[in-house]
Amino acid sequence: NDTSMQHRNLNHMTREERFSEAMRRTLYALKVLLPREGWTPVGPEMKYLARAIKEFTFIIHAGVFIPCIMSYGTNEQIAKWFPLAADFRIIGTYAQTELGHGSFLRGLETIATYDRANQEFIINCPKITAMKWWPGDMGKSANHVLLMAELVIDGKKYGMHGFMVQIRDLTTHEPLPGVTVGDIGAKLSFESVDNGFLYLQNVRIPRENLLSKLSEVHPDGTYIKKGNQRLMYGSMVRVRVNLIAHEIVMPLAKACTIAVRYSAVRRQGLINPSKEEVPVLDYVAQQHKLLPQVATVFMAHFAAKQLVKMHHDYSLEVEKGNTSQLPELHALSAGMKACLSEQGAAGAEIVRRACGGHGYSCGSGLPFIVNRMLATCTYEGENTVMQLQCARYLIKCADQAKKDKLTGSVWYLSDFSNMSCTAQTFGDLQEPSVLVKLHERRAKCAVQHAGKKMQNMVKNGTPAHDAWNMMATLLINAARAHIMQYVVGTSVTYISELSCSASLKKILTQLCALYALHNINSNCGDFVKFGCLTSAQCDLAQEAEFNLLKQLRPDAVGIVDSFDFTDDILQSCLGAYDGNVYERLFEWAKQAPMNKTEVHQDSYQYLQPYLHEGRDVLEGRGRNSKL
Ligand SMILES: CCCCC/C=C\C/C=C\C/C=C\C/C=C\C/C=C\CCC(=O)SCCNC(=O)CCNC(=O)[C@H](O)C(C)(C)COP(=O)(O)OP(=O)(O)OC[C@H]1O[C@@H](n2cnc3c(N)ncnc32)[C@H](O)[C@@H]1OP(=O)(O)O
Ligand SMILES: Cc1cc2nc3c(=O)[nH]c(=O)nc-3n(C[C@H](O)[C@H](O)[C@H](O)COP(=O)(O)OP(=O)(O)OC[C@H]3O[C@@H](n4cnc5c(N)ncnc54)[C@H](O)[C@@H]3O)c2cc1C
Repeated sequence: NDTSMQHRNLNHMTREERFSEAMRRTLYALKVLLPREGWTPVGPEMKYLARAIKEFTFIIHAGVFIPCIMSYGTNEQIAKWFPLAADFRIIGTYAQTELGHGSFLRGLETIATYDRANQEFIINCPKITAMKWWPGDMGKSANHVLLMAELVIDGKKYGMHGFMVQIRDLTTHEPLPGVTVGDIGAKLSFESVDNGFLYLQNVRIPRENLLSKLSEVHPDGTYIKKGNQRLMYGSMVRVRVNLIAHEIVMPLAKACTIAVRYSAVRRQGLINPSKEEVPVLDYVAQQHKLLPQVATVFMAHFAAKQLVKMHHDYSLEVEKGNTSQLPELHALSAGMKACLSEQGAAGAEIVRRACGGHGYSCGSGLPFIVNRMLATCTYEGENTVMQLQCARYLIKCADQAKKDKLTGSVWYLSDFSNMSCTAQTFGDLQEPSVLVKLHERRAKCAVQHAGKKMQNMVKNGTPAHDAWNMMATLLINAARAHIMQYVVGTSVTYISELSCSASLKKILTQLCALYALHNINSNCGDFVKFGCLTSAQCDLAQEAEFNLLKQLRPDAVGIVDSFDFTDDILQSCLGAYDGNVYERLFEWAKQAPMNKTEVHQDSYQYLQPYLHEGRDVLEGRGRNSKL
């Protein structure tokens, strides 16, 4: 109800206006709405922030920079920088990606050279490709960066380390000496975020600015390693875990709310020629587009909750010095981020397209969501690279499964029980336990298939790295299969353990079965190739999915209403709760800057001469009066 937080009509703003408006809203939200003493908003404020996140800036400051201080800083460094960052007295970003490198971190070129005489690090970008490029909040907002750079002492390289570097004056906000910084220009989305470039030349920082939880440099230049160096990649694991809820589940839920509500209102065409026009949601084709995406919201939400819990448990273990769970967590978080962002971004576009022409209007709120979700496939680990990281772990586990009983998310790789499917009816294929088994078997076969192909190539003399490269597509498929079995398995468990009404559990069970069956029907080649299903059982799987669409149709609007988005958060003429689509679209269009005058003077100057000429022609005068 606070008018300062009401969304302005963002679609009718320039990029710079949106950047300023996002900054105003963010600081107002954080400075006014949240208790000043802490950074961990709870209750309705956090729920609001999480839902309104799309129009906030400083997400990297909040979601990456601050958590990195906690992960990589010593207690003294945390005590120094956390309060400043939490209170926005310093604004930071995570500066890792460079113009020339993003995925291959060992190729990063920014150098931090230790100057023993002055006990300082000298930061340099030796060439244009070393320039930091993309970090959010860096172009115009941040006055500090957590710079990921190659540490060099006496000519020896020690790998990527994190350095706290001030880039702008805290009073004037001007760039400091040796700092060239700015915005990288218009992007597909994130209009309100100043993703930036940063060129550092001979910038000096104190030795104490090396974040030293995992390693440190003594005044005399001695390098001390203090922990598992893979923890240096830990911030990326945490962000991958966190962004699933915020940047995949939440936006997809918004898109589904808009598309399902609109499909219940939009009447177009006839099913029974003797009846009236139907809501497009009555078309099975429309249900087949929308309802599996609604199911994806729930299943991704349940799986993400499990991953967050796993990350929390792992973090407690790391505090005790136990990093044994890191490989599995890295593989799972990389795979989940890649596969769910792929599914989510594709799903948002499917539901946008299901809204016809009005789905192409920014007034629907859908293009904003689709374009923003596309970024999740690239940032925080490009999806292909992440899927291959997941596959690397799976291939290792498949080898280990030949001699050991595996546990955790890969346990099924050492399950050699009979996994053949005995389903005789489509009802059998709606059973959660059957769907879980089918996904486990498909994943196991996909991993073993990729591994076997590579082994055979190596046996025939192909170098292992070439075999890996040539089988990459099979490895990526194995990673997808692994994540799908994880999502289905964790969701079935979560729903079975949920204490809720029988009617709610029935709906959630149906949604889970719909998600699993849609996945089977979209990948039935694998399920048949690996002997998980016969061709006849694939027909039953399709029948089972169609049956669930029919069962869920009556509750479709109620299900998306349960996401509980306000109209202000949705910012959609198609998805508003009152369903007054046409009046809202017309009002929205009339507010467009193009319509502030009846005649658009700027363009009229070009049009006018032709208009006069046209009149002359019509009245028999003018150059070619034959007309
Ligand atoms: C203000 C109001 C807002 C309120 C809301 C508040 C907060 C918001 C909350 C949440 C929002 C969430 C996030 C914010 C939203 C969006 C985020 C926006 C921007 C994203 C920012 C970025 O993009 S940061 C840059 C990301 N970049 C990457 O991810 C780079 C990817 N590349 C790599 O990670 C690596 O290069 C590599 C892993 C691909 C290869 O590394 P390399 O060193 O070559 O390793 P390998 O040889 O392949 O493997 C060696 C070994 O290491 C293991 N390993 C690799 N990575 C990890 C890891 N991360 N952890 C653990 N272990 C790892 C790997 O498995 C190998 O192990 P084995 O040898 O045992 O097999
Ligand atoms: C909206 C947005 C926000 C961002 N915010 C930040 C930020 O705050 N901080 C930050 O540091 N970075 C940020 N980034 C950068 C982001 O992390 C990188 O873009 C990402 O890591 C991918 O790296 P790249 O762009 O160099 O692509 P590349 O790695 O060059 O990938 C290009 C293509 O090559 C393929 N490829 C690369 N390596 C392999 C491989 N080993 N095997 C097979 N195929 C491969 C990829 O699949 C891809 O198709 C952001 C990016 C975006 C889009």
